[in-house]
Amino acid sequence: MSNLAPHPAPTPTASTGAVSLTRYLIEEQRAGRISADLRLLVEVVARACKTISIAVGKGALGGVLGEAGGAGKASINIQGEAQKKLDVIANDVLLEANAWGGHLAGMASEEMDHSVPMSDASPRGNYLLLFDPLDGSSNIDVNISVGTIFSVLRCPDGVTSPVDADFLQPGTAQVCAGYTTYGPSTMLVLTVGNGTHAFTLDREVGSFMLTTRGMTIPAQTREFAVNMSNQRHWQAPMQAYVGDLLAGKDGPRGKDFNMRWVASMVADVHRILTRGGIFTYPLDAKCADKGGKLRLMYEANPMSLLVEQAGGAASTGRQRMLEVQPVHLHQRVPVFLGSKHEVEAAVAYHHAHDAAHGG
Ligand SMILES: O=P(O)(O)OC[C@H]1O[C@](O)(COP(=O)(O)O)[C@@H](O)[C@@H]1O
Ligand SMILES: [Mg+2]
Ligand SMILES: [Mg+2]
Repeated sequence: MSNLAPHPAPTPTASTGAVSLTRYLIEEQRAGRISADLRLLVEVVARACKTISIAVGKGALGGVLGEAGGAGKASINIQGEAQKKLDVIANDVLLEANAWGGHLAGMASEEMDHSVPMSDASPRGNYLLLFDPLDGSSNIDVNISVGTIFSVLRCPDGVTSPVDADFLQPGTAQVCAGYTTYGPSTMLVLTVGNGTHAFTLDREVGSFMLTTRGMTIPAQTREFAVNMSNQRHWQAPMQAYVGDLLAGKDGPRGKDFNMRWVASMVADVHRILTRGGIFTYPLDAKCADKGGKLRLMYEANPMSLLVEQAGGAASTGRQRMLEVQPVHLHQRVPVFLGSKHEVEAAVAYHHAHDAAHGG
């Protein structure tokens, strides 16, 4: 799949009654929309996410809270961020679960310096898996929803032992993307390019069950998500955009806006997929040298595909997110995604600013 058409109406299947993730994937395979290897890959990732969900759910009882590292020494990842124990546990669970299935050629993680090819000892598949093993790490210790985000690409033809450069494909090349959110319930939200669908984990049975087929984001919204404490660091177009949102019905937008910020991207995006809104993490003076806060390959691209497949839009403020050509595995980008008309409004502020300043 490439150059994905945004928001195809999900193709109906013959399903009746309760549909498990396994049944959904088999139906997609029978319809010729996914390969057997991609089905296996999603099943394996879902199984790993169940394991992570159990670890997250144990909390303090499982000894999984707090910082990684020992003897008072923080463990710092490639992002320059202190790792939590659960960042490391979730990363290991995903690596181990996917090590031997034969569906992958390589993996890359937000928590690892470089990608890893599959070992010579195991059979190799044609897919590349990228993940943010634990998203929203700052919320782990305070019992607020966290999640896992993943993205699947094809391994370039003829490559048997992929290196970092083989992962540098634009978001349009993703064949699958998803996230799990470990909240009051554990949910898996998935797209294989045929709409965005939500599955809820039935904890007693141990299966993800389809609970929303064809999630659809309303085009209009009155709700935005941003870390307002960064306001003074924002650039001019973001200042102007949020200034007008805050002016409410007396301002140029002519309506009042509500604000929500969980500070777990999975939870904020899940709310937007459920009831609409716009999620923004713009460029600011604190992260300008890095290009933004959020990671293109592990966060922005998979979320953008899920959002587009649900009828929303996703942009850097100046370019469709899925068309950004990555130049670095850990590249960061500004992010605007969610309700289509609201994302277009935010982008218009950037274009107007650039036009007025000869950009
Ligand atoms: O703490 P801030 O600056 O508001 O940033 C919150 C953002 O950072 C993140 O936690 C980054 O993800 P990680 O926890 O995977 O590093 C996003 O989930 C969230 O949207
Ligand atoms: Mg993250
Ligand atoms: Mg993370």
